[in-house]
Amino acid sequence: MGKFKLGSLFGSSSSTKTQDASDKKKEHRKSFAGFASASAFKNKNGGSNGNGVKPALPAVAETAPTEAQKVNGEQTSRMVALAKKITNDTEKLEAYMKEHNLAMPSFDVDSPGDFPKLPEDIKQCREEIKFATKELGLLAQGPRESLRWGTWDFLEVLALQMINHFGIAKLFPADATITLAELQTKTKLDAINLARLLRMAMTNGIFREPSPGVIAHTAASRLLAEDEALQAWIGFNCEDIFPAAAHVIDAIKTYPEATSLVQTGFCFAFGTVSKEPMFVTFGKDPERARRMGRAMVSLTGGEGYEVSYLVDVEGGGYDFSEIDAAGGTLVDIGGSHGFVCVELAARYKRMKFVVQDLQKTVDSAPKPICDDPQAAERITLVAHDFFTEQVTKDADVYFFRWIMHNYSTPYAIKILWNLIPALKPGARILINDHCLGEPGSENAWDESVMRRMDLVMLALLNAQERTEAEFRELFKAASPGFVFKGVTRPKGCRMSIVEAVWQPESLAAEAAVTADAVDEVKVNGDVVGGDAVAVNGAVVNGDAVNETAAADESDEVKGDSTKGDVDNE
Ligand SMILES: C[S@@+](CC[C@H](N)C(=O)[O-])C[C@H]1O[C@@H](n2cnc3c(N)ncnc32)[C@H](O)[C@@H]1O
Repeated sequence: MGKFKLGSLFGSSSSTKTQDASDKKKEHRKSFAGFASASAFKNKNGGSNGNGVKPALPAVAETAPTEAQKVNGEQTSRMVALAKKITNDTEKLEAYMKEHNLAMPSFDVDSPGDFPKLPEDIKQCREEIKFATKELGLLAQGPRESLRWGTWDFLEVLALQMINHFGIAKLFPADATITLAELQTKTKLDAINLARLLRMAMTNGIFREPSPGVIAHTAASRLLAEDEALQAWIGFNCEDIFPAAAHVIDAIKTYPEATSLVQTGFCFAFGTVSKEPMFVTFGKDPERARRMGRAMVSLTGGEGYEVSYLVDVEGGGYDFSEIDAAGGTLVDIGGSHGFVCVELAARYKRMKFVVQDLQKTVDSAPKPICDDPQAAERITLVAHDFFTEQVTKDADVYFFRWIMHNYSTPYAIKILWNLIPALKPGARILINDHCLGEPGSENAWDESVMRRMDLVMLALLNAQERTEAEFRELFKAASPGFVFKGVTRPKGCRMSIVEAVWQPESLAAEAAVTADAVDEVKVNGDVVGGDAVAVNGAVVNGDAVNETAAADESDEVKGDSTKGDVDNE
C-alpha cells in the first residue's frame, strides 16, 4: 500500500530541519503560497493580465517614465499625468452618458444605484477613473498620512455596520427629511450615537444634512433602505466577517499553519475554536444563515461572475462540444440547484448532467429543474457528500464551481481523492474559481476584489483563493494521476477555469497513489486521508465535516442559491 507523505511537498530540506516547530508549521502553509518569482515583478508596471488590462495602480512606485507620465509628448510628474488621465477619461464617460441620455452620477437620492451596462471602451474609462483617483489620492496623501489614516477605515465600517444593523435608512421615506430628534425616537440608539454615526457615514455620501439637525437620504442611503440583498451583504460583512478578520491574528498566533476549519478567525471571534466550523455555527442560527445566503446573491449578481461566461465559448468559456457530440456526462459537484447545468444544457443538446449536492439541497431544488423539457430530462439531481467517495462513475467531466476556495489544501486534496475511484482515463476535472495572478497583473479593481476575497476565505475558513501554481500543486498533491492542463479565463470574468485530466498511466511514473492506497498522509503531524482524516484537529470526512454538511443543508443557508449565488454554505 503506497504511503504518500505530504510533508515531502513542503521541502524537507536540511535548512527546514533546523527550523523550530512553529516555523515548520508556517512552512506548511508557505509551500502552497506560490510566491511570485523575481522575474514576475520585473515587467509589472507594463504588464497586462490575460484580459489585456493594464494595471493602473502600480504595486511599486515607478522610477522610470511610463506612458502615463508622457502627456502630449511632455514629461510630467506622475500626479499631473494621473490628473490629466482622470480628466480625459471622465470627459469620455460624461460624453457617452450625455449622448445616450443617461443620468449623470450623483449623490442625489434619485440617482441610479448602478451604472448602466457600458460598452467596453467606456467601461474601461470608468475603471481607469477609479484606479487613477485612488493612486492620485495616495500620492497626494503621502505614505505616512495614508498609512496613519488608512488604518482608520474600519471606523467607516463601524458606522455602516450600526446604521445597517439598526435599519436607520428605513426609518423615513426616501423623498422626505427628518430631524435628528424625531429619528432618534424611532431607534434604540441614543441621540449622541445616532448623530455621530450618521455624520461619519455622511463623509462617504451616505445620508446628508441639508440644514443642521435635519437628515435627508442620498442615493446610497436609499439603497440601504430598499435593497435587501445589499443589506444582507453589509450585515454579513460587518457582523460576521469583520469580527472574524479582527481575530485572525489570534488564530494565526495560536495555529500558524492556518488550515483547520475550526481554528479560524471566525471561530476565535465567536467562541467556537476546536468546536465547530463556521458552517455549523450558521446552521444553528437560521437568520444569520439566511443573511449570508442573501449576501451571496448580492455579490454574485454583480458583473464578472455570471455563469454565461463559462458557457460563452466565443468569449473564452469552456468548449464542451466534443463531450456533447459523444453524449457525454458532466457532474457538477456541490452544484446547488443545478443552475450551471441548466445553462449548459441550453447550449449543449446531447450532453447529460448530474448535479450533486447535500440531501436537503437536492430536496429543495425546483421540479422540474427548468422550463425546457429537453434540458430538464438530461439533468439529474443526486444527493452526494463530496467528502465521501464519488458515486457517479465514469463521467467525462467532474466540475467544481466555488467549492475549492472554501477549503484549505488538506481538505481540497481529500475532495479530489474522493473522485479517484470513479475516474475513467481521460476524465476531466474542472475547477471554476478565482485564480490569483502575479501581483499587479490584474486591473487594480479586480486585483483588489480577488485579494480581499482571499483574506475573507482566510478569516472565515482558513481557506484560500489559489494561483495557477497552487492549483497545479493541489492536483499533484492529490495524485500524479491528475495531469494539470492549465488555466483559462473568459474575457471580462473574474473566475477562471482550471483543468486537469485523469491519466492513470502517469501513476506508474511516480509512486502509485490512489484513494484506496492513501491511508496515511500526514500534514504537520495530523493524518489526512484514508479513513481517519484529521487536519490540525479538524476531522475531515468525519464528524466535523458531516456536521458541516448538516449545516449546509439548511434552507436558510442555501438562500437563493438557485440564482447563482455562491458561498452560501
Ligand atoms: C459555494 S456553494 C457553490 C454552489 C454552486 N457550485 C455555485 O457555483 O454557485 C457550495 C455548494 O456546495 C454544497 N456543499 C457543501 N458541502 C458539501 C458537501 N460536503 N458535499 C456536497 N455538497 C456540498 C453546498 O450545499 C452549496 O450548494
